[in-house]
Amino acid sequence: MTTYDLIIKNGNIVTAESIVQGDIAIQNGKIQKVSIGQPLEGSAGREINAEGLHILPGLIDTHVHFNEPGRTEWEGLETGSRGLAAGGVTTFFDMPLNSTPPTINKANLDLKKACADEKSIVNPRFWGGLVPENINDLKELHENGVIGFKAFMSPSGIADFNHVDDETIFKGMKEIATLGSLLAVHAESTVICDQLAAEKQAQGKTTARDFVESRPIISEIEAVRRIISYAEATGCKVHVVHASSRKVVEVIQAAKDRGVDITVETCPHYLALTVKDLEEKGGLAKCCPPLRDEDEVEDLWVAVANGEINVIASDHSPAPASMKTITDNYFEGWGGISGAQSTLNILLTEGYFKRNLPLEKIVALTATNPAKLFGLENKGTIAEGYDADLAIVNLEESFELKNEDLFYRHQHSPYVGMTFKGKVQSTIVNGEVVFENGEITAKQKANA
Ligand SMILES: NC(=O)NC(NC(N)=O)C(=O)[O-]
Ligand SMILES: [Zn+2]
Ligand SMILES: [Zn+2]
Repeated sequence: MTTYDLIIKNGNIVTAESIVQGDIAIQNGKIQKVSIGQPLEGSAGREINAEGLHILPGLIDTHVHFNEPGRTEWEGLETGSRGLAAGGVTTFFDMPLNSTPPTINKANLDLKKACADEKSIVNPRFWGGLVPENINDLKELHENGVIGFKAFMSPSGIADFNHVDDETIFKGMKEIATLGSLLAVHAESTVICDQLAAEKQAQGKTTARDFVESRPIISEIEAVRRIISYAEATGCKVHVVHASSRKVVEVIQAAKDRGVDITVETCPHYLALTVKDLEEKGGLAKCCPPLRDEDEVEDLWVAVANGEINVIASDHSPAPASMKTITDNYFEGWGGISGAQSTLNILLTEGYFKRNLPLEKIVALTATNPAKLFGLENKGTIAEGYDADLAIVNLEESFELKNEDLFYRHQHSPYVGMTFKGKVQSTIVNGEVVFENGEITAKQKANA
């Protein structure tokens, strides 16, 4: 009789194509066998009875800022990756900024890799940065395995990660196209945002609504239109991160329709929170681009349902509470949402339960599409030969998110207090159960 490391029995196996009941056998970190319609034969060191539960490919969060090395007082690879594990996420792509030094050359990438090797309990991958100073470093970064390159079209809020001027974007895109890599962009217009913010502040207008109005949807659209033109001129593949509105997505869709190689991400906060939350929760709900109004949220769900969005990622960009406190000036305080642990909860509660978004689509947006788009072989679905990266979910269980449930360095999030339906019961990374019944069960990592 065949023996395996782990067998998961009778779960509802969800892929981007279907939901079927079956058994999964795992050996040496890989899915060795998926048995549908007949019980899997063999025994295992451990068996999980998943009757009544759903098994999803572990989420691939393509957009987090874990801030290590150098800014671990904001977050870190240990605490950040624990939060991911608790949320059913098995792979993350760390952004090149907010860590110090930023990931803009090979030496800095090596530092980050070493930290992740030591501390992360889920699979790490890294974005490289594109900044005005590092065009000559892109090739080496690419050769050392970065997912692609990330640039800011408006100031990043971080002194050692400059935003790109138009010449840099153009030159960078030419080089990235030659390398066969891709460029991810934070697309907001510096001119529009800076001018409007200056006007507002000069008039003493500093409310949440003023802040939101200083970064309007048209500012995203302007930057997106520009990057599309540059993509057409250079042939560089582009990925627009954190689109906050379907109006932005529509501009990208039109480019896709005429053959431009472009994709788009949105984030759970644009699907679950509004300007009202920013007014009520203050800095915890501050991000750039900012939260929008209710009608925009509903429209963005339509874009999700229609397949106009390629990827949903958290843009987890945490900071200590002291940096998130806003008393009356919303232009002050860190822009970035702490939320990576809750992505699946939000998509299940607000998408599947509230708006009939099929589970298969949730899997496509959070695992299958990211794996395909960014070239992760053997990840993103549940099939024989694939990596055993899985999230086991109880769709019947509801819970209210509490601060103490969060594994982040700073136990705060705009999602605290929300009631979610659908709870992650266990998370499996490369065949190892790293999270189970509310506890981290991964083998101890250094400093853990
Ligand atoms: N420096 C940041 O982490 N910025 C992030 N901040 C947000 N989204 O508010 C981002 O992705 O732009
Ligand atoms: Zn951004
Ligand atoms: Zn970000």
